[in-house]
Amino acid sequence: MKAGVVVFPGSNCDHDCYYALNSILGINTEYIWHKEGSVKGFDLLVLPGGFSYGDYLRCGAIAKHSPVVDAVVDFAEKGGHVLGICNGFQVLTESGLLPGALIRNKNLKFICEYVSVIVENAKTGFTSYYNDGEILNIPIAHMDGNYYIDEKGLNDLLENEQVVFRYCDADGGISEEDNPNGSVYNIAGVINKKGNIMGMMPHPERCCEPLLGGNHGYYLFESIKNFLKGA
Ligand SMILES: NC(=O)CC[C@H](N)C(=O)O
Repeated sequence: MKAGVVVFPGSNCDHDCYYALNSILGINTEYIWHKEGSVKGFDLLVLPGGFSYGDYLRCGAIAKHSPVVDAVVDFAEKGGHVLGICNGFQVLTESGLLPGALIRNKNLKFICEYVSVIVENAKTGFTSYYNDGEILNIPIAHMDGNYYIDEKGLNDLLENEQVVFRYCDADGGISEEDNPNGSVYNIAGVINKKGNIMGMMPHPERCCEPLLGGNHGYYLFESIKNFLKGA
């Protein structure tokens, strides 16, 4: 199995993702510069967090036009596995690979803190090492993490079990108070219908080992590694 971490000008979690995949999980991993037109040979693509193109226009809106994104779309449409974290999630919604949009946090501020999220769907290839209803302690760091989707879109997500993570309190209770950025339905992460493209605002790569302050993110990468182990 080979993983690729896509690097845009302004990515800043690319090294963290590389470290998590390569050094902690032992997955053969390479960086993929945004000018690459091909992602041949990779089994997993990770679009990391950061500020691609300075977040000008809208987060992810310029990155969407990078040559590599055409290759990512092609890879994903053929069933390849893609994980977008934070700015990566923003790129995936801007590219139309995931439904919804990430808009400005409700308090109009950058939020950098640990939050609790509940696992809504542990049956995906990205989350199988968790249990449904498990509560994760995981960092967020964003300005535009307020997930918006209209009512019909939300119903589709719910019908197809595409909501993967929701913001909650430490006991799994869900209310507006525990919604750090104002996301519809407290959504912190979604997956596409086919189950091969996932986006999430929290940063699993920043909590992959106790030395980093927690390891709840480790199991996400372990899930993917196990899911793609034959690749
Ligand atoms: N950590 C990140 O990826 C930041 C995402 C994005 N640039 C924002 O501030 O919303």
